[in-house]
Amino acid sequence: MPPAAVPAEEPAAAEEEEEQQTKGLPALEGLVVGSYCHDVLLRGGRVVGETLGGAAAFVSNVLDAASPPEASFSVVSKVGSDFAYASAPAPERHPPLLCPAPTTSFHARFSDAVASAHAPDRQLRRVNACDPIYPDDLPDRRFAYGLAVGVAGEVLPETLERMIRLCRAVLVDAQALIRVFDAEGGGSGAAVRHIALEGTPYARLLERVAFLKASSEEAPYIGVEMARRRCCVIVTEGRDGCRLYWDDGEARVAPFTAVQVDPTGAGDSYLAGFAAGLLWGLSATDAALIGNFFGAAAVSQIGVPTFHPKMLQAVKQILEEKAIQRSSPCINGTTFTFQRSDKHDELHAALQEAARLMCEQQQNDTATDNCD
Ligand SMILES: Nc1ncnc2c1ncn2[C@@H]1O[C@H](COP(=O)(O)OP(=O)(O)OP(=O)(O)O)[C@@H](O)[C@H]1O
Ligand SMILES: O[C@H]1[C@H](O)[C@@H](O)[C@H](O)[C@@H](O)[C@H]1O
Repeated sequence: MPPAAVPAEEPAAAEEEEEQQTKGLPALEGLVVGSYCHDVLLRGGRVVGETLGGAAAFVSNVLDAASPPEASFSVVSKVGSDFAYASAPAPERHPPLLCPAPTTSFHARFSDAVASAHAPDRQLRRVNACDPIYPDDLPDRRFAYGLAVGVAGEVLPETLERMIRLCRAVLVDAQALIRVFDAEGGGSGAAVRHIALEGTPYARLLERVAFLKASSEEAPYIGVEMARRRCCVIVTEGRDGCRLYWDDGEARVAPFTAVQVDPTGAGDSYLAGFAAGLLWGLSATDAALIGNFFGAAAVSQIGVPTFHPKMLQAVKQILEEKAIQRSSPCINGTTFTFQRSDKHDELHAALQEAARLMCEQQQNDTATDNCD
């Protein structure tokens, strides 16, 4: 099993961290890097939704909801002056940097054909691209963990490298590394395509990354067999849940039931749920249950989901009861536990109840909306 990344510290970083702790600052601070964006959802040529997007928005939403009380995080995100969602909860709590370039925006064209877990369910085009996030945009301090969650190539290789130096453990979404954009005329934006990770400048950083998450559509481009020798690889499989691969083991983690209305942000919400699970002290395979839970929650609503307080209370209570040695949270140590614990099935069953609560609430909300 690979040890978690033990990044080379920036000069004076250890002293700085110690100083922060003695000042009483949170010991479990995270760094989320990736831009908010505008998402336009189209079906049959018609606009069916316009929402806040960007992995950072979905990730912040889940981390705010599900992290343990002693954890906090900072977001480094860029938008233009046209940004339409400054007062939405995630950007309001974690404001982006303002740039001269327009806000990154995507058009997602959904097909009516039933998507399999491994085939694209939408054609994505990038219509505008904001500025990249440069190493100097990152705060000059140490973090317990980092999430590299770009959507349009904004997390540059040198920025990821600096994240690795600043953060004890870095979790990366493959979409931040392998997306390329084929410019085409006609004003309809650039088609989003994937390239092989091995040919990119990010490849050499993999062995200093703790977890790399890819969707099953992205997995062929990262080369799971090669990547798992360098870090723990997670492949999400839509309604089928996910699989984890580390160098000498693998695990399948069961999904939760959801009524899917919009798949956007499932992968982002999964990754944030997974990180929150690690923060609560769960093993990677157990934390993947929290990932699956929030992935299912994301697909149940259009855009960045709102979580019902009762559902969140239930999830937090479950985590308080089942998770584990919070005095030494895995994400803050230098090694991770990968295997499922003997509480895995119990945790799944308890979360299944909370998922049922979520489905019921969604049905009630729909019924109320229909009566209005
Ligand atoms: N229909 C569904 N029912 C239940 N859970 C789902 C469903 N779709 C997604 N999930 C959960 O969300 C996780 C991530 O979904 P998926 O594999 O579709 O990611 P993705 O393709 O990166 O998503 P996106 O690009 O839309 O953010 C899955 O591993 C699963 O746990
Ligand atoms: O808002 C979404 C979301 O963040 C997805 O993860 C990403 O694939 C899309 O590009 C973006 O538009």
